[in-house]
Amino acid sequence: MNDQVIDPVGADADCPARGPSGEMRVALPSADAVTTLAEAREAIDGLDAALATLLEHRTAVAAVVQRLKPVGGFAGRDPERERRIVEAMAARAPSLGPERLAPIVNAIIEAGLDAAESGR
Ligand SMILES: C=C(O[C@@H]1C=C(C(=O)O)C=C[C@H]1O)C(=O)O
Repeated sequence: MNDQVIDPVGADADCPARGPSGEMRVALPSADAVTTLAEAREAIDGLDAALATLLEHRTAVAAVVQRLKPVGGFAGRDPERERRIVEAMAARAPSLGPERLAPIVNAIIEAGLDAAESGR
């Protein structure tokens, strides 16, 4: 796990800190520093809040992509682009690797396409 904290001031479990230009700052707790169940759950809640915020923004941007592509939505899926996304994420998440990340990325992409097609 990354032993890194990006400006934890202002970040809490329910609301990742937002910078003035819309960037998100999130505490990245070191697994070594987490020793109790309560601390572990607090750390996970903060990470999940950041993930949810990122997913909400990703969904909005993916919907724009669907409108810009010649064929959008599920009909316009691009397996090669999706494979490259998995590979790029695996480079940043080596403990998961491409095999474990692929179904996660697929679920994220399908949820985004469903949200875009249904107008949310
Ligand atoms: C967003 C695109 O459309 C689809 C959705 C993707 C996504 O949500 O990341 C990726 C590839 C496509 O299947 C794209 O082509 O870039």
